[in-house]
Amino acid sequence: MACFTLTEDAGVAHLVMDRPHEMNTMSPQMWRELEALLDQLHRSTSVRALVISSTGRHFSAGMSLDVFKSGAVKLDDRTAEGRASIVDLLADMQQVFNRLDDLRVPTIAAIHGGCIGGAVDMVAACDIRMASSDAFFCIQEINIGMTADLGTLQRLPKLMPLGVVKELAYTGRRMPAARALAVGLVNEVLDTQDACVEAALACAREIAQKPPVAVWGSKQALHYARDHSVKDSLQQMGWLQAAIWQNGNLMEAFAAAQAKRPPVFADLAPLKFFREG
Ligand SMILES: C/C=C/C(=O)SCCNC(=O)CCNC(=O)[C@H](O)C(C)(C)COP(=O)(O)OP(=O)(O)OC[C@H]1O[C@@H](n2cnc3c(N)ncnc32)[C@H](O)[C@@H]1OP(=O)(O)O
Repeated sequence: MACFTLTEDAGVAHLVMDRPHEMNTMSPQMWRELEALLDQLHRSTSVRALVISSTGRHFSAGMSLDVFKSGAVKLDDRTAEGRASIVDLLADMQQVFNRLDDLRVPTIAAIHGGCIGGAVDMVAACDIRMASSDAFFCIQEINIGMTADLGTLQRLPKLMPLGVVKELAYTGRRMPAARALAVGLVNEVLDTQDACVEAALACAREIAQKPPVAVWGSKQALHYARDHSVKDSLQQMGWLQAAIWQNGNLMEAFAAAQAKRPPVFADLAPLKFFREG
């Protein structure tokens, strides 16, 4: 059975983690499916925003503990080859969340219940997070004898105060939705899971009405600025703007405002060059 369902409506894709009985744990199959679906979404010309949510009691219980118990990862192999294989394995998993971070369109996570371990890595790679009031976040890795390794420690400090990240990373405490809102990890807290998903979809629909290339440009500029100095980022902004500024979109926005109708902007171009599909 598939780990995800993916639907699309009016430019908004909705990816649902759909293994409620397994608490949407991250199994090898889940990683393979997620990688393929993100590739598909990245190459889509019609998708303009993505919402990620899940079913069941918890958003996700993180990495499937069965993976650790099964011995599939040879943690005790002290040879250089054994250590190198762990580096490769982590890079493989990290690049799935890098792909989420780099997705051409904005991503919104709608989080309910527990968001644990690998799930924190996942939502940290999304552009926007919304939560229901029952949501909580836990850097669970420390509680099971390891250091978080798929983006939490690298991305969370860009999203919330470093001291709070350190507190959660060192203690493995659960941070409730209200505190996540107070520290800026989530944009909004809604009363119920349904309301949270609806708020995320409404935000995605709003984004989908905007000119896709300008939205893409905003994401590119924000991510570049996140990882570089203000001076370098402003210089990059000039080049980026010179490359993507479209008179057609400006004119369409003005014309639509005057005619009191929604603007109609062209989709993103296909990314097919050396791929089928
Ligand atoms: C690179 C990424 C690394 C990581 O992600 S490290 C983190 C790995 N994940 C965990 O350690 C999860 C820890 N689990 C929890 O914190 C809690 O559990 C939950 C908040 C997820 C759920 O709590 P509640 O609703 O009270 O349910 P329950 O009774 O604790 O769990 C029900 C059953 O689910 C099993 N389970 C929980 N998490 C996992 C998991 N990640 N992989 C496999 N099984 C899991 C439990 O052991 C138990 O099982 P049984 O009913 O047989 O006692």
